[in-house]
Amino acid sequence: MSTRVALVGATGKLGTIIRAVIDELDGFEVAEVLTSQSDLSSIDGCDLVVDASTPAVSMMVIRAAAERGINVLVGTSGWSAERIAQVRSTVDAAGIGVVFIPNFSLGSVIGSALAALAAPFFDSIEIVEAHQHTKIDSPSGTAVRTAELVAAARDAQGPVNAPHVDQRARGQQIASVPIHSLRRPGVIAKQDVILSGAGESLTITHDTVQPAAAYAPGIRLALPFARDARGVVVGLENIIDLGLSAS
Ligand SMILES: NC(=O)C1=CN([C@@H]2O[C@H](COP(=O)(O)OP(=O)(O)OC[C@H]3O[C@@H](n4cnc5c(N)ncnc54)[C@H](OP(=O)(O)O)[C@@H]3O)[C@@H](O)[C@H]2O)C=CC1
Ligand SMILES: O=C(O)C1=N[C@H](C(=O)O)C[C@H](O)C1
Repeated sequence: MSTRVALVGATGKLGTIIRAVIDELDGFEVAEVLTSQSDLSSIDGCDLVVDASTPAVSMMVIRAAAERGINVLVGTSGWSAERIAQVRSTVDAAGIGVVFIPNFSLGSVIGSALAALAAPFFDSIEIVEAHQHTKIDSPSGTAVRTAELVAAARDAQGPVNAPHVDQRARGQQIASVPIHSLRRPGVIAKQDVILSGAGESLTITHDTVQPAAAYAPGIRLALPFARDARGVVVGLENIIDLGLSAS
């Protein structure tokens, strides 16, 4: 029997890509499409909710799914560890699974994992992310997740060395890592993690060139995983084996 998906944000850029992937995927069908004009109660009777909406809407989507005992795959950004902590008890009490994927691109996830691998060896670490000017949130969900992974990997070393962060131009600190967000036409999604140490620096760059091609493999892996998940799971690195301890 086919898994009936309610796709929230189906008319958006990410929603359109997810819909195309589901249309080609055996065992899944888009049963409900939700947009800004929809009532969230139309997820009733679906087996999985996929959220590709906005950070403001995403929390309501999870709560609506939890009330109905439906698992959720969240592609929407804005889910820092602190915000995820706010829904953890709701998810556990409902006995459902909610899988947050800050970035469906395999290259992006590998880039973040490499940054975490290198993090203990460099005391200065900063992230520069660029997205198209239409993106409504900053910093990007990917940058937030990368900063959190970097900080976790530096548990023994402590916070990064980020001087003068009281000055606004020094970026927004997430888990001690300064993040600088550019919003401009002509870019899709790009992230540089710049690690600096004595006499050297290492830059880990990920560039999304064709979103549909970049996100489709991760979406294909995440759908069955999210359908069967229990509890909260964050990141594609929990679905693919990177051979690194970055999760
Ligand atoms: N995890 C990943 O790999 C990726 C994540 N993203 C994230 O996905 C999210 C969406 O990005 P993107 O597709 O570019 O954004 P878009 O602005 O293109 O799409 C937003 C979608 O959300 C819908 N929406 C808005 N308000 C509501 C509401 N109240 N209820 C239901 N649906 C609503 C819109 O519907 P309407 O058409 O009616 O306005 C539209 O379908 C962002 O948070 C972005 O950062 C993006 C790309 C990749
Ligand atoms: O809005 C986007 O476009 C993207 N959003 C996600 C994020 O905030 O990290 C993922 C990707 O960077 C594209």
